[in-house]
Amino acid sequence: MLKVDIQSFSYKEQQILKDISFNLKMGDHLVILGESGCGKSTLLHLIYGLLHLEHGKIFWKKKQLRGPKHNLIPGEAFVKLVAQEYDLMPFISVSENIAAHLDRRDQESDDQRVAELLKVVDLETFERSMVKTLSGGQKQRVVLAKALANKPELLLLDEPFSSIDVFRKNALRRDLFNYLKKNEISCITATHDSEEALAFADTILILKDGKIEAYGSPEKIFREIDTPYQAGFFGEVTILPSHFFASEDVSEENKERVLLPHQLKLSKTKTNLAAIVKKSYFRGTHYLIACRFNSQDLFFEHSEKIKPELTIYLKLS
Ligand SMILES: Nc1ncnc2c1ncn2[C@@H]1O[C@H](COP(=O)(O)OP(=O)(O)OP(=O)(O)O)[C@@H](O)[C@H]1O
Repeated sequence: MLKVDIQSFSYKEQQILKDISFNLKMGDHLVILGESGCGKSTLLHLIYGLLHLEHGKIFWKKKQLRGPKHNLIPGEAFVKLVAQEYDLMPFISVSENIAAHLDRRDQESDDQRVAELLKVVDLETFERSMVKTLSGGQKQRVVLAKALANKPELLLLDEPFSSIDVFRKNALRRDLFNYLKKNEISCITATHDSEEALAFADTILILKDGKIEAYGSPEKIFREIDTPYQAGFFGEVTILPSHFFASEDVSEENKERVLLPHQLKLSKTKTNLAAIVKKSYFRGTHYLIACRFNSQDLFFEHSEKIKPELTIYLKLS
């Protein structure tokens, strides 16, 4: 089990992380969701051992993970970090790149292992291609296979799917995260992709300015969204004073309601939320309707397009 307890971490004067504590069970997947620059990579680099942690401790099982001041070569053998930049040998084949990380005592089992990994990352047809000739997304998949070659116990993924096209991304994510679960490999993924977090995480940690903004299961995180920062990962955000919904079942304790488009709908009768339609955006399964209410923008989902400039009434879904 991974136990992270970071009191603070700074690069020189600038504090980047503060009070980050969490545990991760064997085989569980934690997704760190946060905007660019909030400290996701720094957190992964601390766990991996690329950075020295002065104030805090990180343990894997009973072993304390220490940074470069204690380890000549950063990183433990049982932890693998997949970062955005590729670290591959360009002039040998995909298979040879993956096999280079196996202990090479048994040719037959090595071949089987390479074949298994090629399947996980959907690169079977590129087995013999020289890495130099691959696209960015294909190289990223080789990097993933390489990281899995020696069955790490903990995998750290830093925006691993950013250069992989949408056709492959979904299948690859399913195959990879199934493989990790089946093999009880714990994983931490840093991303700003909320869809990835909701679908594949056991636990989500929302990081804001280096601090934990929310932590819990995907269902809990989504159900309990209560700040514009949290909501912003999941869609267009509407913020309204809660007295607008006073007659509906809303606690008056919160002065503002943070709403996602699916939480508002058209009302057939007049409500005190009268808005003017600006534009309808086609989203495949529905339209996202942008309206103007007083001087602010407001968004909701609807099954049909609505004429611009029409006055409509809204209520909670
Ligand atoms: N080596 C460094 N020295 C000084 N400051 C750094 C260093 N690396 C990162 N930073 C700063 O630390 C902050 C957090 O960076 P980090 O890369 O951890 O963010 P991130 O959430 O991973 O961002 P992104 O999603 O863009 O990769 C940023 O303000 C960044 O400029």
